[in-house]
Amino acid sequence: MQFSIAHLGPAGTYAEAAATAYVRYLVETKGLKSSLYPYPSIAQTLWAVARGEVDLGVVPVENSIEGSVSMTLDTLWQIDTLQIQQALVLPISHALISLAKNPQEIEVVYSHPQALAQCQEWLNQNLPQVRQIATNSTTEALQHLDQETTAGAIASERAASLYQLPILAHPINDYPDNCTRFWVVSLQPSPGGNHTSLAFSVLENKPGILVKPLQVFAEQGINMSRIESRPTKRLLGDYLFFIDLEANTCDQSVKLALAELATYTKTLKIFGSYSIVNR
Ligand SMILES: O=C(O)C(=O)Cc1ccccc1
Repeated sequence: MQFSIAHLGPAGTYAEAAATAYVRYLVETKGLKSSLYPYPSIAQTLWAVARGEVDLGVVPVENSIEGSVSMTLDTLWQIDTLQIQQALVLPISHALISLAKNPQEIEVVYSHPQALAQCQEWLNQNLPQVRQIATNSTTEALQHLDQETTAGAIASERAASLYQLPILAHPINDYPDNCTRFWVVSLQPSPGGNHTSLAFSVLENKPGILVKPLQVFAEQGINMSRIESRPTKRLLGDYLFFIDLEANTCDQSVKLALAELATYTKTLKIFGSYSIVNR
C-alpha cells in the first residue's frame, strides 16, 4: 500500500521538506511507502485530505518566532473531521534568492508571510526600502524572479538549488534557532501519544468565562503547553481557543478533564493525541 501525502507547494517548500521527513519516518518505522502531492495553499492542502483526494496532509502550525499559522488553525476548525497523526519539528533557515547582481538592486521581496516575518529584522537592517509582498508559499515567491530582475524572494537553500536560482544571502532569519512545528493530519483516528490538541468556543462573552474551562486541566494535573485565541469571524470580540496539552486522551485524568470541559464550552473539537518527531 502506498500513501498519498498533500503539502503546500510548489516543490521546494518547507512543508514539502516536512512531508519528506515524514515519508522517511514512515519507511523507517513502518516500512510504508508514500508519494507527495503539492497543493497551492495550506487551506487547499487540508481540504484535499478532508475530501479524501489524498490520505494525509502536512501543514505548518507554529513557528518558534512568529507563533501560530492562523490559516492552519482556522481551516482545521472549519473542516472538523481531520485528526492529527504526528507532529514534526524542523529547523528553518531562510535564504534571499534573486537574479539581481547584489541585494542593493532589489526593490521588492516576495515570500510566505511567516518567512517575511521571520526575517523582518534582517530586511529592516539590510533592505529597509524594499516592498514586501506576501505569497501563498516560499516557492510560489520564486516564480516572480524570472520576470523581475529587481525582485527577491525568501525561500530555502534547497528551493534555490531545485530551481537553479542564485542565493544572495543566507541565513537571513533573525534568530538562528528558528524552528517550525508541522502537523500530519488525516481522516483516520489519531494514533495516541503524549500530546493532545483541541479547540473550543465559549458559551457567552462574559467576565471569567475562560476560568472554568482552564481549571479542569489544573485540577487533573495536566500541563497546558499552548493557548491561542482566534476570532470566530462572526462577531468582533468573539473568540475560539486552541489548546495543546502534554497529555494523552487515553489517560483517565484526560478523559475526565475533557468530559468536564464539554460542559463549559459551546463547541469542543478534539484534534487527537500524537507524538512529536524532531528532524
Ligand atoms: O511556504 C513554505 O515554504 C511553507 O512551507 C510555509 C512556511 C513558511 C515559513 C516557515 C515555515 C513554513
